[in-house]
Amino acid sequence: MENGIVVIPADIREFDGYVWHASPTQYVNAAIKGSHVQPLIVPALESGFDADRVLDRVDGVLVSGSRTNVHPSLYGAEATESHGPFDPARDATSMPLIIRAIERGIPLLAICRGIQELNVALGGTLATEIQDLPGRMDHRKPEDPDRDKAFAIRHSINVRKNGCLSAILGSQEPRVNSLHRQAISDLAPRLAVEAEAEDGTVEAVSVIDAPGFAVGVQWHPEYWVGSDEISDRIFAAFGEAVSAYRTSATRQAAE
Ligand SMILES: N[C@@H](CCC(=O)NCCCC(=O)O)C(=O)O
Repeated sequence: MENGIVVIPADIREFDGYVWHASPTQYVNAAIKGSHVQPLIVPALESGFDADRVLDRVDGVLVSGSRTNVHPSLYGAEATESHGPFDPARDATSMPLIIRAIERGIPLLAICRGIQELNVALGGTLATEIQDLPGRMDHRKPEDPDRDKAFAIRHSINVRKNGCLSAILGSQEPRVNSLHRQAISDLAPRLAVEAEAEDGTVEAVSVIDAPGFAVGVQWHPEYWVGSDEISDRIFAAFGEAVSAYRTSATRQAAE
């Protein structure tokens, strides 16, 4: 775990009669196995979260997927039942982490809910229930209790030539899994589309003017780290960026 410390914003979950700050194991394990970093889960605080104090002490940010959705008020839409469920504490923690990490050049990898948060944080909007939109595929999680089947690789994506994702993936022709019912609608002005599904769903983005690695993917590479080349390459690239940031003058000055 020589590459540094990566913060993962928690989700709020209720079980065993308590409210928990929790993060799914698959992100923690992928960070360790695929990026060779030390993960650090930070609590989701609805108010009083100081992103800069956390970022002063870490070398990267990994924003995980989650069943909850970004609250529509954050991108100027009216909340309906189909927009839920929500996790306002997660929004209030991940959004400032994303914005400040980009501004400070701290490496950022945002997955599924994470790419949606990245788009909203930079001024974009989301579409909900995309499977009901004309011409769109069903990107929702397969109803299968077998997790390998739910996270199975399902569809191809078209990667933008000469983009940062194509530099990471090389000549691979990616196929990815899919477990979401929302997606990017209006792309934030500072984002470049790095990959799209056949139906036009944005599958990967990068931050155009970011001083460091800042990538979002709509699928779940973390699930297959260790057994899928595409997933391995994404987490390895993130780990390398975290390592480079850790030894940079910018990071040293933040101490
Ligand atoms: N809520 C958003 C984001 C989807 C996401 O992050 N999914 C991961 C959860 C996987 C699971 O259900 O086990 C959306 O649906 O678009």
